[in-house]
Amino acid sequence: MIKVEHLTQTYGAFRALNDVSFECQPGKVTGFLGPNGAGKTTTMRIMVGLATPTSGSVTIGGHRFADLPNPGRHVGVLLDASAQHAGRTGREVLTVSAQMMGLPASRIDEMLALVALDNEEGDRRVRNYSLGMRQRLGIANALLGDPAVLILDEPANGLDPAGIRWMRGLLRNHAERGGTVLLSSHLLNEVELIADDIVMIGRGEIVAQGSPQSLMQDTGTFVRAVDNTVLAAALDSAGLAMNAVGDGFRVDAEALQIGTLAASAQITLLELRPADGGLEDLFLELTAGTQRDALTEGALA
Ligand SMILES: Nc1ncnc2c1ncn2[C@@H]1O[C@H](COP(=O)(O)OP(=O)(O)OP(=O)(O)O)[C@@H](O)[C@H]1O
Repeated sequence: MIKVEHLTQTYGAFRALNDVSFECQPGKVTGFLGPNGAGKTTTMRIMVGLATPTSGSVTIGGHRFADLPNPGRHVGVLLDASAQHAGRTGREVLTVSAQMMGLPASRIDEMLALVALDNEEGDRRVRNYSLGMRQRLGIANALLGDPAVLILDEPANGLDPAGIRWMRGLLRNHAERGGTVLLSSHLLNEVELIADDIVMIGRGEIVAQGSPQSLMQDTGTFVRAVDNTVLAAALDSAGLAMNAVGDGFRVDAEALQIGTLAASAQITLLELRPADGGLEDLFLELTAGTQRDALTEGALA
């Protein structure tokens, strides 16, 4: 289990993390989501001892990362696949890690096979790897010591569709064997498919956490009328909060209440159903105040 408690990280006057707390449970894949610059990498770097927080703590299986005697046997880390030594071959990268962890050389071939890098590719220098091949090598490196806990920053970055599906199976399997997986990603559909739990961060603060089902159950009702202007006025005068979504509105109310209201105002509805915009809508809504693109949209128009 990974336990993050009250993490705060400041750089000068800038607060990159503000009282961040969450847990990643064994047997589950936890998706870590947030807009650019929200604090995901900062949190993950602190988890694995690459940065020291201003306050707060992280423990992995009850221990601080720095106190683990052979960390690679407990925690597999992939933070930046491009940070691997470019002059070494893939096989050499894994050999150095295996030696540090006291693992047999046979483990290297096993891992290369697992991530589908063939013999010739294993002997190629990392500087000549494609992005997806670097990512595969990074995943092999993270899995080398057969750790129970995986901490992966954008592991799908650069993988082709088959590679993404392969990785989904790999992480699912890891969790089903009792492992703990934390992965950050911008691929919301991918996270929706794989995550048992979701932690959302915006501008250094947790904005939501829970299972995808629990996060999405309160997303309200979608409604659309022949005349949306009249509908909006009726919803407004009834004091119901709404957001424009697609060609209708998402309303914080039960379908029965909205339907009754529309009937009494003689408004013809075209759609009335649970809002099911999925993770993307929820993400955009919860992180609305922290999205940088909302600021630039007007400039492009
Ligand atoms: N060493 C540093 N000094 C100053 N600011 C920093 C430092 N490291 C990170 N930051 C800032 O902290 C914020 C969080 O950055 P972080 O890399 O954690 O974001 P992220 O959620 O991983 O973003 P992305 O999705 O773009 O990868 C950013 O504003 C970043 O510029």
